[in-house]
Amino acid sequence: MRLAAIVLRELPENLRTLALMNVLSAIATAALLWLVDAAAKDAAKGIVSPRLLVMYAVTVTLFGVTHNYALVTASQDAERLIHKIRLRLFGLVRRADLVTVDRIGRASLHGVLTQDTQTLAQTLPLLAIGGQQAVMLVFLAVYLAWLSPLACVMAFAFAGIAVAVKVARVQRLRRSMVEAAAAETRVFDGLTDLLRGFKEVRMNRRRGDGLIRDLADASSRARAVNVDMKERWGRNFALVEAMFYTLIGMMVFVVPLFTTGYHAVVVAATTAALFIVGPVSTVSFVTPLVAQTEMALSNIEAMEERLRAAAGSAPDEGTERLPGPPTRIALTDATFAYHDDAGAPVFAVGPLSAEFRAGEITFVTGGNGSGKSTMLRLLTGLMPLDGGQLLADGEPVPAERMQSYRDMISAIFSDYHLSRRLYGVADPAPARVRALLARLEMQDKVTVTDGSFSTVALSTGQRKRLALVVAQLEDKPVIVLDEWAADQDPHFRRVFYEELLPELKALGKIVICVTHDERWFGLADRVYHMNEGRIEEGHGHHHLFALETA
Ligand SMILES: Nc1ncnc2c1ncn2[C@@H]1O[C@H](COP(=O)(O)OP(=O)(O)OP(=O)(O)O)[C@@H](O)[C@H]1O
Repeated sequence: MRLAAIVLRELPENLRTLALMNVLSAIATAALLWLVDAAAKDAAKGIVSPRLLVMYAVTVTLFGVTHNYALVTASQDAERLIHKIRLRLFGLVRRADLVTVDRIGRASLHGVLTQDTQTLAQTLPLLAIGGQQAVMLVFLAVYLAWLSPLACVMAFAFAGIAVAVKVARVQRLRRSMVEAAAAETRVFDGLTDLLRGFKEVRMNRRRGDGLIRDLADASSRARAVNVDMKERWGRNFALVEAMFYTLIGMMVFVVPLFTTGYHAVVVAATTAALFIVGPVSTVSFVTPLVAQTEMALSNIEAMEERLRAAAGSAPDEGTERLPGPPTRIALTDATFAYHDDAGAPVFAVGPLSAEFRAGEITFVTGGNGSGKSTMLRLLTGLMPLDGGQLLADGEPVPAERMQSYRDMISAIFSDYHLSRRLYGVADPAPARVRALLARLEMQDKVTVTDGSFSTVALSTGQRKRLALVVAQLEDKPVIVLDEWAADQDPHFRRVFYEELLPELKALGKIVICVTHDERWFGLADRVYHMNEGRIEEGHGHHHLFALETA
């Protein structure tokens, strides 16, 4: 069982104490039963024994303390396990390369990081309680066997049948649970279209109708499988409850028929049988959760394996540093191809050769889908080359230096995500932040306090301006801007090309811009024009040129 293996592997520290506390609380329960029986017999004779009273109080205290410890520790351990798994997943995602993340899909990753870890958060504490109740049952069995072996055999055989019935049905429920999860995922996918594509849906009634129809279908399918699953579960529950009442009946109607001297222990045995009902109920209640937990764990493990396999095939990127900030970076005969899920290449770039120098502005131009962003992903070390080389100051950048190389670059890709917190910018000087915000004409909109922007609820162009503030605070030797100006108004576009870019150039940075703004092509020291994954012949291959302003 995956769960047991993981608990043994990940949480070996408290297991012994936890087991001891469980056993002590189970012994205390059995002792309480004995004390109740003894005190009831005294009470029948009109006696109240102070000795039994003290023993009862001590045993209740022992039960309370040990049970509390076991419950609290088990919940803490469950949360610790979830935290460990989450941190491991965060680390693996962070180290994964872009191709792997794109191939796995952000929705699947999101599902594992949220739904599956949440399932664990819900089920693990309940399973811990189920485990405790199972230990309790062992001790109740010993006590009942001591009273009457036959009563014990009958009670546990019957309880065993009740649990077996339920577990067998739960096994059959597995498929419908998988179906239910798949149905929920389909609803989730449709919801993503609805929420992310809200504007597009709002603008077009037919698109909205189609999407809502699909969502309704998916939701109705999810309802049907969920109802079916829960109906089965409800039937099982009712059946098991009825079986318990039958069990109590057996203690008073059936067992006396087969034993002699049972009259002396009938009350104690029936009380014990009543005590069994609770733990058996709990155990059978949490049993289906085992399947759910196993499924979540298997999803998590499968995702970890995929991420680890991708990371394992790549060398450790963080071990070596670049000798210093590069003044030239280049691709030589670089090739790369995207593949579909079946492994067939769908789009290839290269061989590409391009050089980018400090104190120069290089433009990358070309039509939509010509491979500009792909080239930038290769140049920035986000995706490994299939062939050719990535050079910094004329030296190939080995995999071991790739993180150090990436750390030299500030990049604002076209799908840039702006976090509210300025991660990675240590204590920016308030005056510098204010100056930059003013330079980007954002001083009236946003402030920075405690390393966070006051807001990121801004227009696309304004968010890009903040991204440029972050990039300038980072102050890296290389700055890459993928169609940065496309979202800016004409005034600020001019500021960008005629003031900001020359300023960055004057600072001696390697400035790389993907742009369609022909009007400013003359400003570049180099222009690489891309077409169908290649740099077009006659366009800026290793020599300087400037296009005339259109
Ligand atoms: N993750 C991916 N998987 C498969 N194919 C991809 C992937 N990303 C991009 N492509 C394909 O690669 C081609 C080039 O895309 P790229 O984003 O580099 O173009 P671009 O020149 O930057 O275009 P645009 O001007 O529209 O931003 C496109 O045809 C696209 O379909």
